[in-house]
Amino acid sequence: MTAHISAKPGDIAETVLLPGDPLRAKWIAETYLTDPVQYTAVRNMYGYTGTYQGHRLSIQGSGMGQPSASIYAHELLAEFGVKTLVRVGSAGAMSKDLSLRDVVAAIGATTDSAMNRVRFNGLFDYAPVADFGLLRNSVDVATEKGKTVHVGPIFSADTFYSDNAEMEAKLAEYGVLAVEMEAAALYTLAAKFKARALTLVTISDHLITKEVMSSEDRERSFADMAEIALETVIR
Ligand SMILES: O=P(O)(O)O[C@H]1O[C@H](CO)[C@@H](O)[C@H]1O
Ligand SMILES: O=c1cc[nH]c(=O)[nH]1
Repeated sequence: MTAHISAKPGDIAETVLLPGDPLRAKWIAETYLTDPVQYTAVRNMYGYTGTYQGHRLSIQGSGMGQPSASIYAHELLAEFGVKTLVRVGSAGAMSKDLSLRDVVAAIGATTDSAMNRVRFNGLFDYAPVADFGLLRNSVDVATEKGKTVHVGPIFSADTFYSDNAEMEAKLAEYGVLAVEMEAAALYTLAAKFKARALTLVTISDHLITKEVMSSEDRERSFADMAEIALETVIR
């Protein structure tokens, strides 16, 4: 039992998928897990454990933004013995080469968050990166399924409604594919706790074309990403 997760020791698997949206957690658990059991509903941030193809897995909502995601990642890693975290999020495309519903695997995450500046006393611009084995698995799984995963850097922003389109264009110029709000914190905490982490995101908005998906689609239509994530973690 922690401040934000009402589980007992052993209720949570060593491998956890982390969608920001707790209702996406519910959808993934009910769609893909055998015998899912809800172990927490604190703050309506649902968490479930079940099995996928015989492997014990948990799905835990993590909320929006790095402060929220860091609370869940920290408690999972520090208190529940979690070893592998795969974020399954939504993101806005910054590259013209991406379309709605494309899946991106984040090799690393640039951020405008001050969390790591505080963590490292302003001495370093720490480079939060994915676990290479998970990243490679995700590409292999997608290839075998005849699906595409775009691998590249993403931007973990503190602001959803940005006033700074110029800065986003500059990041895109430097190869950043998409914007979301949690990967940098997840990668940093996984490194701290000697665990593995990967962020997969599905493009739900397009910063260039201005296309947007409905909230219902963000909640329950990311089957490609969910299936790639599930197969990635059981390899
Ligand atoms: O769909 P999730 O996983 O929440 O991810 C994205 O969606 C939220 C913003 O709408 C932020 O959390 C962002 O990172
Ligand atoms: O953080 C996010 C998530 C989806 N779309 C965006 O533009 N930003």
